[in-house]
Amino acid sequence: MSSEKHNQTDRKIITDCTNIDKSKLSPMYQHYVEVKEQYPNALLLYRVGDFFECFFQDAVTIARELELVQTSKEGGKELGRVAMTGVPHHALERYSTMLVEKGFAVAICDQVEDSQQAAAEKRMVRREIQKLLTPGTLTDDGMLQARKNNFLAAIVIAGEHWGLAYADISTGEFFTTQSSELNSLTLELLRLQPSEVLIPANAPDINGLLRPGEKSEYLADYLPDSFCYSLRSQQPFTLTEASQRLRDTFNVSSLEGMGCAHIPLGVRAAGGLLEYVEDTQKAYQVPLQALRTYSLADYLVLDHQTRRNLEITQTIRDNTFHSSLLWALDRTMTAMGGRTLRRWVLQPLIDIKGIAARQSTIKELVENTSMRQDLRSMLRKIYDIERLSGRVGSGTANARDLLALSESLIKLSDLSAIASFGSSPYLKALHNVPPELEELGAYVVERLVDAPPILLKEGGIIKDGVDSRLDEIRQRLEDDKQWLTNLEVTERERVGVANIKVGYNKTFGYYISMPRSKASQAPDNYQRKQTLTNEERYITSELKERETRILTAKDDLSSLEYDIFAELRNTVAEKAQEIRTISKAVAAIDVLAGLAEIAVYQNYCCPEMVEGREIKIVEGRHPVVEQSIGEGFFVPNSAQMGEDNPDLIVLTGPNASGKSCYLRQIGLIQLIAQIGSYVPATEARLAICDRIFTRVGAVDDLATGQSTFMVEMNETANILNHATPKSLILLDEIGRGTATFDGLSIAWAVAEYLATDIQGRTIFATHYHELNELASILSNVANYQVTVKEMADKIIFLHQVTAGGASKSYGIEAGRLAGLPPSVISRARQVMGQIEKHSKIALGLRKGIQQTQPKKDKDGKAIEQLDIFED
Ligand SMILES: Nc1ncnc2c1ncn2[C@@H]1O[C@H](COP(=O)(O)OP(=O)(O)OP(=O)(O)O)[C@@H](O)[C@H]1O
Repeated sequence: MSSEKHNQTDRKIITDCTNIDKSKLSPMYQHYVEVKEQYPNALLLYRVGDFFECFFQDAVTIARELELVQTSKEGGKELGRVAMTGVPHHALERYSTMLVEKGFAVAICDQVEDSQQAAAEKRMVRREIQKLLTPGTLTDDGMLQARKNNFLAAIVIAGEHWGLAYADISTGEFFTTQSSELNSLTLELLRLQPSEVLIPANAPDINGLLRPGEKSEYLADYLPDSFCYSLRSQQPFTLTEASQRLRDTFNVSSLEGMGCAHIPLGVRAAGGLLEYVEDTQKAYQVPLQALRTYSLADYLVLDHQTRRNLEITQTIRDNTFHSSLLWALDRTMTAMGGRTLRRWVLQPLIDIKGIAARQSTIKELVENTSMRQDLRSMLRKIYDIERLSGRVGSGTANARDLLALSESLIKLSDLSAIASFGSSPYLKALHNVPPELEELGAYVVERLVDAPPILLKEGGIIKDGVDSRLDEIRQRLEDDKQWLTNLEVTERERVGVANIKVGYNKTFGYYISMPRSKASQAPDNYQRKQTLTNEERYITSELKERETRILTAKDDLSSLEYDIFAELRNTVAEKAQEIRTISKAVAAIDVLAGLAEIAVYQNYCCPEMVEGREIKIVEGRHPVVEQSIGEGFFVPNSAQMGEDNPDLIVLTGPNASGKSCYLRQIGLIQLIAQIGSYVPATEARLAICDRIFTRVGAVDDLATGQSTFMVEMNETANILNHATPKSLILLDEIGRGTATFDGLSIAWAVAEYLATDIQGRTIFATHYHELNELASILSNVANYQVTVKEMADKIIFLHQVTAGGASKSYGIEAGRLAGLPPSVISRARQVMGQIEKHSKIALGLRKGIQQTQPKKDKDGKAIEQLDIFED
């Protein structure tokens, strides 16, 4: 091996471009490094020919993250080779989605001019950043989940006060709020599950994107570490700049109309968010909808534990959508409806009027079967016009998108015609679909071919007869193709060789071919171009002339088609806001028609919603379990709480008898009643709840290093500190994570506190039968049990909730069924006998009151305190 060669293979591959001498780099790499300097925190994908390539450290990163092969390229004569990893341009969306899902920001630097033109002028093709993809700013269909919003959030914190703005760039929704108590900010973020959260910071690594779990001193403890955070400069978050940006963007002179003039922190967050959208979307500005201000107090508060414990959007066991509440309720036909229902279940209402509007629409759709079915079959044909209009508005929609949107616009008037028979609020909202939307849809559908290609620059998009220039070029092309077909015939005759053919390949373009054996017969105007084993290929000047004409015509055709398409897209884009407004009404009616469908097929009833504290459920069922175990198997159970009925129910029963199921069923019935839905019961009267709390069997929170018991105590403390008389509190075991006596004592004290100090509606499921004693002391406490039937050799679960406390827990029996060795079982029985005989707790001894200030129950009567220890 020569020494020069040896040196070359030995040279190190350059991966660091931060301190590189740019003058030594070849021009393309110089430009790459310049762009990279502007986006140091993003992975830079740089268009080179048919590929998007990454160089230096980014090449190493994407090779590792995407499991691609990393190679190298010569970076400059004196420098050597730089690391390189590339992806084909047509796979850009797939690969960049994977990177964004992993929490990276991706900057796309694409060619912005025809590379042939640059080549002709002997200069480098111009490239510019076309888009900065971050988890919260995605708009491409392939990168988003159809039935889930992709929220970008921004927060501004001042002491205990905070402002939050969030937007889904793909649908244009844009909201802001302001509140105090940092705990409620955490709850709101957990509800939204934003893909990215913007934080103004004085950080040196401004614009850095912190991936989930990454630590930074700028991230406060109360910010959940499961999200991506972007640290941003504080400037756009200042009140002056943010207000100005909002006024300019929405073309208003004051923020009064958007309802946010009085919430400066909300305004600052919204302004900072807008600036980020401008900064990331570059060439593809997405119009957001007008900012809407909301208040946390407008909705039922569900904390993170409760959403998890009630399995609202996913199950606890394996985090699946299947078997969640949303799964059981979602009969929507459109992706927009799916997203809306998700929002509703995560944000139930507390306003009776709002609930009544939804209920009355469901009622009408339950009663009018044909209207419901017609609406649903029409909805099935409507695409995601909310997101499609966004892509049309930002100029990123392709012909298929535009066609889907236009076809849906035509269907809107049919939908409106069906809804016009209805009189309830949500049906009325569909009465007046602007007729010009249908006309616009028809206008586009008449012009686009039925099945257009995805690529926009290769023609085949616009129908014949739409544009005379287009028709004329197509005719010319047709004539030229005919000429080629004729050429075969005329040349066969002229040359006297029967199997002369006209062919085409990418290297030579059109050619005439004939067998080699007949080569001597080739006329003088044939110029030999290629010799194959059995074939000679020729060109003629006449053929080349035609070829030039054909290729030019094809180019003209493609660019004219693109221009016509872009014009159509712009025309529709002008109506993007109107389409988005109507899409909201469509989504809501989709949700309500789906809920009506469930109400009919699952026999739900319309709950009467009242003020006060009453919960009355007759023959209620668990909406998910009843669908999972099959029709007729679920045992319905009733409940009456609040007002003249007990506030706190102590629920006992053996393992697996159905305590948790009953408890959750009541929480879920209350929750779905507050989204305006019918509920799984034969009759229900429910007062509006302000919060639902749940505490369900703890699991170790290994991530935060907290023990089972500490998690349990934290959650319990949160409930006791925040519950009100209008809250619904569901406790599934408290105190099991510690020693029996400690556990029982805590459970007792908690139950007593809830019944007397808070007087919220509580169901307390427990294996501590001693708690049944409370009912004999406090007038607002009652005992319920889930019954079982004891047979000679087994227990039959009746799943029936009846008055009274359970007398036995059958825990040892459960152990026997689970296969504990017989000797262990019999020993356990022996020990239990001893404990029951001697323990004062087990005997439930009651003693006198030992408290200086006696507690009062809700009727103002002093409460006798239980002393479980004998003097
Ligand atoms: N009302 C019901 N009708 C029919 N099946 C039911 C009913 N309630 C519960 N079940 C079934 O019984 C199973 C056990 O119920 P659940 O988990 O509520 O028991 P549990 O009393 O809370 O048990 P543990 O004390 O061990 O936590 C459920 O998975 C469900 O399939």
